[in-house]
Amino acid sequence: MKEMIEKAKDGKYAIGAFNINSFQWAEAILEAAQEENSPVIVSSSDRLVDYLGGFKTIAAMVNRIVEEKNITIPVALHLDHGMSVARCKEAIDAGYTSVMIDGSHHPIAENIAMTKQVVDYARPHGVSVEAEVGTVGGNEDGLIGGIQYADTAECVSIVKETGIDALAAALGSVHGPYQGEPKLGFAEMKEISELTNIPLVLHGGSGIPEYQIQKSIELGHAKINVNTECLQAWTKAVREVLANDSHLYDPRAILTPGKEAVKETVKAKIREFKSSNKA
Ligand SMILES: O=C(O)C[C@@H](O)[C@H](O)C(=O)COP(=O)(O)O
Ligand SMILES: [Zn+2]
Repeated sequence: MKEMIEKAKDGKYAIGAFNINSFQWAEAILEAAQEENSPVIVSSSDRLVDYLGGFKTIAAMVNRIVEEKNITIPVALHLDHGMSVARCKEAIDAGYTSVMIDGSHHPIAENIAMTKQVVDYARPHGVSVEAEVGTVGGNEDGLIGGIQYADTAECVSIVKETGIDALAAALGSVHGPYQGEPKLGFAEMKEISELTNIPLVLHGGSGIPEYQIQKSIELGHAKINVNTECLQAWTKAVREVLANDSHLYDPRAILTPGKEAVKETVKAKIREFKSSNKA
């Protein structure tokens, strides 16, 4: 992932990190990225890992889809919102190529210490590491909370002391739907980007107007996480199929329109993030 996002930062575009909610989602994300000829990050949220069958199952399945479907674009398999050092190590051992250690709910000294342990373990495996400072609004790791802006000095410390590859600095974004227009802290974003000089990660990437996405990319964001827009598209499509035929009971007929809706959403975000033809 490190290589992908460093190239994106230099080229002023961003790589989409799309969460998988079933294995069909992995197919939809990979097919969409291949058709757009874009690098992609397949994101596996820690809170869903057990539901999806565990780290090894997810890694094996994503790798098999890449092989079976002749996916040739660069693909990173990323642990999103890794809940502990142990969970990150498990993901690395299972073959994930990137992990996020989310120590943002801990005091900064503890966050730095956890992150450093993950970086030390990840380095020899060639795995990239993302950390978070501040609090993204909405639902984060199962906790519903308000936005807490990342502190610039804390951002600089975590980057210097741990050697992470990407930083999620919470600057007004929200997981899930926004109430009204998002208010991203662009002044803080500029400062943090200049002082840390590493690719920034935008969590809560759904529902942000395109001009704010472009400004975020301009100010150093090279990875943008999207889940809610794909969830909404999937649910709308599946709901429509079921509403149109109350006798339907074939999962393939019910779920394929959902997969197609996710694929179209991913393609649209890739175009918005300007990573088409960057593979
Ligand atoms: O929902 C998850 O577990 C993953 C998300 O937190 C992801 O990291 C993200 O930031 C996507 O935000 P959204 O598009 O607002 O769902
Ligand atoms: Zn997130």
